[in-house]
Amino acid sequence: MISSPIPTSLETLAPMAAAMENPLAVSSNVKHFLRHKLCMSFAAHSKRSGKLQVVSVHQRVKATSSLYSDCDVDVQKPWKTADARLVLEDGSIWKAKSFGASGTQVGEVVFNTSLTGYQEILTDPSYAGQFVLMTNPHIGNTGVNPDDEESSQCFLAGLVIRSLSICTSNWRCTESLGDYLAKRNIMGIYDVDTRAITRRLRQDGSLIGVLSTEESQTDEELLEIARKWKIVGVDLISGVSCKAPYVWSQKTHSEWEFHKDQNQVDNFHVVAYDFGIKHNILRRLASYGCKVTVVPSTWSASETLKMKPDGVLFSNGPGDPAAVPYAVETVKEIIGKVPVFGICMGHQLLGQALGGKTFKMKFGHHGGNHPVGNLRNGRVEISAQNHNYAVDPASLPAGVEVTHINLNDKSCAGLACAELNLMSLQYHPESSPGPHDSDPAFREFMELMKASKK
Ligand SMILES: NC(=O)CC[C@H](N)C(=O)O
Repeated sequence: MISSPIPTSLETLAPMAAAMENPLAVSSNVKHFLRHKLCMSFAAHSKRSGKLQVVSVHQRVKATSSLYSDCDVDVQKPWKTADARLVLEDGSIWKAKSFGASGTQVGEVVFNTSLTGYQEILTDPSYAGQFVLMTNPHIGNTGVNPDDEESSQCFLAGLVIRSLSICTSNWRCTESLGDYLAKRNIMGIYDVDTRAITRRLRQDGSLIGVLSTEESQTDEELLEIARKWKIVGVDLISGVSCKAPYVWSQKTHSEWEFHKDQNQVDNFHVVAYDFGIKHNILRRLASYGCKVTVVPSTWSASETLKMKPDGVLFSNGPGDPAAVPYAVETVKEIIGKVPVFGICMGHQLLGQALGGKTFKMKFGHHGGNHPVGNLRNGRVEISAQNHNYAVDPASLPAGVEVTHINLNDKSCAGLACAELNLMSLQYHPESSPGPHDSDPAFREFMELMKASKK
């Protein structure tokens, strides 16, 4: 049996597999390999010919069902024809095949450039009111599993993809993507030209769309729904926030932990405002040793301060930051009294609380490959992002420092104000999905809390 190191490429796996007497012996290793979602091909030792073969998992999955007894093979019916329409507000109509739930749904269409992590994207509450179009053409191959959920629900309007994997091939998989979406009443479409839609969104900006499987609705009716629907100026965080406070204690699983100085943990109490918080923010705080109390978006500043936290985190969340003045008021009442950390929506609310303004971007940033310049140390972080709004740095008062910029468009990606013990990032240091380059931001928050305790 192969134990360590985990093979990271086909080249390293192939000789190992060749040395195998029994092809089944490779299974746990291959499973581990697939768990990291790195590669969809592997080398296998053919029982029949005795030769090493390099085959795709998709071909392999049926032939070696014993290796993949936990896989769900979902064969696409080749005779399925387009049964759904995506009607965009610009009048374009995109025929597609449906999966997941059926019906009619309206939302804003945004494109996401992440190569992996569709389950974390589906459960990111910040996508409430939006259709996520994945630019990676092949989706569904790793299915879904109970551990990759970023919230307890899918809040997005729907999923738009080019090609739906005909089967799942990951040992962690417990359900196919289609079944998962159907159970959560979320619509999906595939066999649609996602590149053409992405080019349109890049050129014209985010567009409202209506997705429908209902033949009774005419194209004109769907277009009218799209043109009447608004996302700007709407409070979406009240629909995704928790209803009552709760304590969070789960850390990042030891197998996945990448913060190595575990003995350096501090025992700070952090109150985290849930504007649509992703579980991995909470896991990262717990991994750094924090005791975390999560509170609803409407939780008053005075109640928070009574809890005597060492720090307050303002979370990510969906929609227009200018549509939630009550949250900005809460932020205003807290800053300066305890160290604070704002992430994404939390960063935008901090920007407003400091006197700045937010604006809607043309098509936003959604993906796991956005370069950010850390202006304090000169480093570039490849980051996970998901936002349509940004803080206008020119609107900020003196004393507020822009600490990070998005290197694609130079937009503001981070703020700090030393006098107020405040830091914020427009992107996602918790990633999930995405690279971990920005995780040290949590360490910085610990330092901020430590310094203010002295
Ligand atoms: N991920 C987030 O917090 C999103 C922030 C904000 N709702 C935006 O779209 O810009």
